[in-house]
Amino acid sequence: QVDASSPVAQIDALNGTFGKHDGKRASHAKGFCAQGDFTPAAKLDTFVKSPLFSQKKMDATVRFSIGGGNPGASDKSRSVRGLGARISGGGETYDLVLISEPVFFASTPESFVSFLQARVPDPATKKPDPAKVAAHNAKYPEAKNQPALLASHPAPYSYATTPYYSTNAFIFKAANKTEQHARIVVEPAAGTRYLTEQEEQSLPDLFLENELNSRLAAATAEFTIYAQLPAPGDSLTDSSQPWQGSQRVALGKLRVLNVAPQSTCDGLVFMPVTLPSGITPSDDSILKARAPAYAVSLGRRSN
Ligand code: HEM
Repeated sequence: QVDASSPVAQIDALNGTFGKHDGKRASHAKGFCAQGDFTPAAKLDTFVKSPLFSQKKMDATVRFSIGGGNPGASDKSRSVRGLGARISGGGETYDLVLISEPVFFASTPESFVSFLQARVPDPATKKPDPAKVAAHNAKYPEAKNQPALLASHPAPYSYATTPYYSTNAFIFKAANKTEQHARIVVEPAAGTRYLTEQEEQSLPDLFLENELNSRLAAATAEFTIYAQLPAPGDSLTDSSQPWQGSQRVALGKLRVLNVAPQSTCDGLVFMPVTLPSGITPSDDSILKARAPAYAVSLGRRSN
């Protein structure tokens, strides 16, 4: 029996399902780096106060990725897309580490490790054993939420045409010390666009980087970053559950200007708990597990 709360067990589970790939991240192994900037919304003090949000415009280092530890994953695969962004200013750093669906596939580290173990490819079929996946789903019913969303639409047409979500909640502190939980939601200015069925068949497995390069030759790719407030009853600690809350506070605009060399992001690890003053982690066991696991992944890929 593995202790699922240990970061090593979580990385072993990722490596066990996706294989170990030299120099690659244990999850979100396939991706590329970009540069941009972030402009905070005006007068945020009534929601969140920090030196970072008082800046005019700051540089942002961005990484776009495909969820999972397979560096050869197809850009057409119906898995999550990732957005990592590091914004620095006012002596502070804010890492946003987001996925393209509003819920995560596990509510606890135990469920995370079990989800992956149930998907270790069967040596005969090279695919997960459906019986093991069914057994996992019976024990952890929340595991069906994210796969159901992923199955309901094709993969994004572009990294610039999908929303991104923190799924974990954070606590935002206003100038008057009022605290509120919120999740991060990022909306693309270009609107949401998924592949058509025809594009799903005709496009090659590698197109997202070219697509973004061509897009950025003509214009910047823009996103608005929001804090989504919970409706009564929305879980503050379980990222596998969708939120009903419709109220949002705009935190600012993220612009992506150009694709950057791979090396820009190789030595970098986006940490979900690298936050400006005014934002603190919620009491979510998944959020608490992330930073130690990311550090183990960084250690393994830096060797
Ligand atoms: C227990 C829960 C989780 C574990 C163990 C985990 C594990 C990992 C690991 C090991 C990496 C690679 C780190 C590196 O080497 O730089 C990673 C990357 C990433 N994770 Fe997670 N993760 C978890 C939950 C989440 C959640 C809830 C989200 C977002 C909703 C998320 C989004 C991402 C993204 C976007 C990246 C890629 C960052 C980059 O481009 O460098 N993960 N995760």
